[in-house]
Amino acid sequence: MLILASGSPRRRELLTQIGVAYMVNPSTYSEESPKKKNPEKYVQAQALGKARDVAEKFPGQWVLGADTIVAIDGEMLGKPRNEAAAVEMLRELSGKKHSVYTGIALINGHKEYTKVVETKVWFRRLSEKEIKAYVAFGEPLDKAGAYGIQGRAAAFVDKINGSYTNVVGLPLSQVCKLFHKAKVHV
Ligand SMILES: Cc1cn([C@H]2C[C@H](O)[C@@H](COP(=O)(O)OP(=O)(O)OP(=O)(O)O)O2)c(=O)[nH]c1=O
Repeated sequence: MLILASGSPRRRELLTQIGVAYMVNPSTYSEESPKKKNPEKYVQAQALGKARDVAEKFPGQWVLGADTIVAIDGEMLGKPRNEAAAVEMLRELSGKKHSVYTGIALINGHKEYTKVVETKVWFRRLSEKEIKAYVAFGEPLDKAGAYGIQGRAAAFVDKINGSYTNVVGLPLSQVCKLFHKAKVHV
């Protein structure tokens, strides 16, 4: 059975939604600070790091790891450290376009398949009041870029270009393509 190297409830829900059977084993891989690298390289390295960490414990089994980050104006936004950081992030995203990158890594021993998917997201202008209320509601803290498109932040989004499930944390069409490429029967 596939092992999902993730503690993210969104990733579980997405795999369940498409009928994939899996076991969860979150990785303890410590995330690097997203500062310098480019976003594609960053999410790919993180997804691989998470998958390799778990794969060590399950020789001979397929392991899927993923990592999601928001990029805007050459800056990368991961999960906010606290409420003040979440407010800052949402102020930055307000009224602008940003990109969400998810890296996925499917591995089994020395066999490693990776893919990075980008989705562009346009936010309408948000008032200070809306930002504060959204952060106080508690949705942003465990999410890259301090928002959840699947939650109340759906009302912030004018349009997207690309995979919706990629924004939520796992690009399902591309995950299926990776299963086919690796000949993993799920
Ligand atoms: C942009 C966005 C992110 N997210 C979430 C998906 C991810 O769970 C999280 C990004 O953090 P990640 O570090 O990618 O993942 P994680 O720490 O939650 O879980 P794990 O490392 O164990 O796999 O942000 C949403 O749920 N909705 C959104 O709209």
